[in-house]
Order: sequence, then structure tokens, then C-alpha cells
Amino acid sequence: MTQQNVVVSDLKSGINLTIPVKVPVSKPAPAPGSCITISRKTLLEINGNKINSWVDSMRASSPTHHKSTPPLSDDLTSWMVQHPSALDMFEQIISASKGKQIVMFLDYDGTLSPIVEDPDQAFMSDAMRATVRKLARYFPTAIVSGRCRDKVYSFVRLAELYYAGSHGMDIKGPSKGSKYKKGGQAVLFQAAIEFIPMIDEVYKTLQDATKSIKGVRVENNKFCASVHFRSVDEKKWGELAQQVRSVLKEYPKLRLTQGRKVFEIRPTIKWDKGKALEFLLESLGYANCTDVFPVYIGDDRTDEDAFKVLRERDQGFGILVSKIPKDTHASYSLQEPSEVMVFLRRLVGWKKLTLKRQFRIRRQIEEIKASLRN
Ligand SMILES: O=P(O)(O)OC[C@H]1O[C@H](O[C@H]2O[C@H](CO)[C@@H](O)[C@H](O)[C@H]2O)[C@H](O)[C@@H](O)[C@@H]1O
Repeated sequence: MTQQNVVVSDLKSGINLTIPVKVPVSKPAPAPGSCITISRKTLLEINGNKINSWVDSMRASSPTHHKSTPPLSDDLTSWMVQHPSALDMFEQIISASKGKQIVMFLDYDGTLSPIVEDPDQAFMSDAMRATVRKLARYFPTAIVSGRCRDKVYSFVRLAELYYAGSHGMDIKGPSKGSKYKKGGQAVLFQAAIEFIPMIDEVYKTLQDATKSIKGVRVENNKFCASVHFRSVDEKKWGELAQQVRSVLKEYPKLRLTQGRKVFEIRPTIKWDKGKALEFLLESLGYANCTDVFPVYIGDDRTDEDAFKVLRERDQGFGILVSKIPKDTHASYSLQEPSEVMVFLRRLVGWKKLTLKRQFRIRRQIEEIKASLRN
């Protein structure tokens, strides 16, 4: 038996959960990042024991990484073969992007800032901010986050970037200082504006329903809401799952996904970080271009939608930020935000050097032309 993640959709409540299940090894293993389709019968069996399944899914959402129990080195080694470090593969990545415009997409939590207990304290370092600022000078750059756009902007504070908040449901172009602003117009797109009152209501209801559980934190992300359980005693996870589930039953137009020790409650509309990536490429004028090379860096399950889009378009690639093997559609990996910063700096360094070389060659050509004229 091997453990795989299964996406379980409860059609009635519109709730999707990823649940780790044991799968016989005799069946061919699914491609990395893919989900197993399960029959309605199996789904009903899982639903029979729903709350336990929820708790299993909560545990798998962000496994606690004990130093004493590192992932089995064989597992890690074979995973790293499939998802090598983007730092080790830097030269290959650059050569694949040759002649194409690199466009950068960066998730925020766990990618640009380390995961911390309190979501309000997830600050980005000044060094990371300076790196992203330089990056945006050389490449169109977007922050794609589950957080509400204003909140993620308050952490990043760079006006020259594109921002896609609330899992891509709230997109805004650079307010100033970007040479990548198409036609000088400000891009603004809100995919689920009619859901704002409902999210407001469900946020308050969830706050009320979970207030007796110590450590729960409910966040209003404008077009979606987050219920954090990072600081909740594991013994209380079943109770929390029960409360969230009973609130969501009343909202058939909302669905549930999971991030790192967080339930994400969002509209059932078909919009996610992958759609946001496609929208941004279009806004930048690269909709049907073959000479674009999008790079998406993220650490979470919700980033998989974007990794998947890149695979399907066969353009650019995804980089998963993770220290442990995970099912992913990303091609490469980085271990933590500090490695993300090193990777971004190398990209900037490479681009600077390339531009310098191009400038020098152009100048030499001009000099040759001038000497031929004389
Ligand atoms: O798409 P992202 O930018 O990665 O946002 C996803 C969620 O990130 C935040 O929660 C996560 O980071 C917190 C701070 O490190 C951590 O305490 C929490 O356990 C993580 O799930 C944010 O608070 C959520 O609203 C976002 O949806």
C-alpha cells in the first residue's frame, strides 16, 4: 500500500477535501501532483466517517516537520530526482527560457515570507523586498496570494507589481513605476464581486461558531475566508471540522479547500490561481504568444492550480517550495523562502549580465559601422 491524496467532493455541500488514503501498490502510481478519481461508493464510505477524514486531511495539510523524524531519505531522494532544486538546475532553466520573455509569479506566505504562528506577523524581510524590487525591474512580476489584496500589499509594499489577492479573485495592476503596464492602463479584475456580502456573513458566522475553540483564527480575505487551526490543539480538530462543516452546509454557493493548517472558504466559481495566471498573461499581452516563459513559485496546495496550468500550456514551469516530498505539478523545488531569494537574485544577476553583454555587442557593431563609413 502507498499513501496518495484523494480529492473528495461532497456534491451536496460543495466541499472539496484532499484526504490521504492507502492505495494498493499494484496499481500504477499516478503522475506527480495528480489526484486519484474515486467512485461514488468509495466517496460514501469516506463520508460515513467524515469527521475523521477531515482530521486526516487537516493533518496532511501541513505536516509538522519534526527534526527527529525527517522524511525517509529514499523518498526524498527519489522525489528530488523528479523535482530537482531550481538552484541546481539554474543553467538548464535559463537555457529553456532563451529568446522568451520570463514573467514571474510569486505566492506570498511560505514563499516570500516564512510560515509563522500568527498570520498578522508574516512579514517579509527587507532583503527579500529589495530582491523582489530588483526582479520587477527586469521581469513583469505578480504576487498571487490567498490573502486579501490590501493585506498582501501591506506586507510587500511594492507599487510596481501586479497583485492577485483572494486566490486570484481580486487582481490589480501596478499603480506606478512599472514599464510592464500594458497601454498605460491600470488592470483591475474582480471575479466574484457579488460574493462579498456572503463572505462577510460566513466570516462572522464562522467566528461565532468557533469562538469556544482555543487558538482558532478566522480571517476575512474579502472574496474568501480562512479558518486557521495552526494554534489549535490537535484534540480539538474534530470539533472544529464539525463546526466548519455545519456552517458551510448553509452556504451551497461556497466551497472549501485547504492550505497549510488552514481551511479556505471560497465561492464555487471556477476561478483559482491558475486562472489568475492566465488572466495576467493576457493582460500583459502574452495570451497567444509562444515566446513567453512564465515561472510560478509557491508552497501550497492552492498553488497547484497554477502549476497545472503551466504544465497544460507547456510553457515555463512551476517551482514548489517544500522541504518534504509532496504530490505536485511543479517541475522544480526550493526548500524555503531563503532559497527563493537566492534563486530570484541569480535571475536578476543573469539578466543584468545578459543586458550588459547585449549593450556591449551593440556598441561594438555601431563602432564597426562608423569606422566603415569613415
Ligand atoms: O496564497 P498564500 O499567499 O500562500 O496565502 C495562503 C494563506 O496564507 C496565510 O496563512 C498561512 O500563513 C500563515 C502565516 O505564516 C500561517 O500562520 C498559516 O498557518 C498559513 O496557512 C494567510 O493567513 C491565509 O489567509 C492565506 O489564505
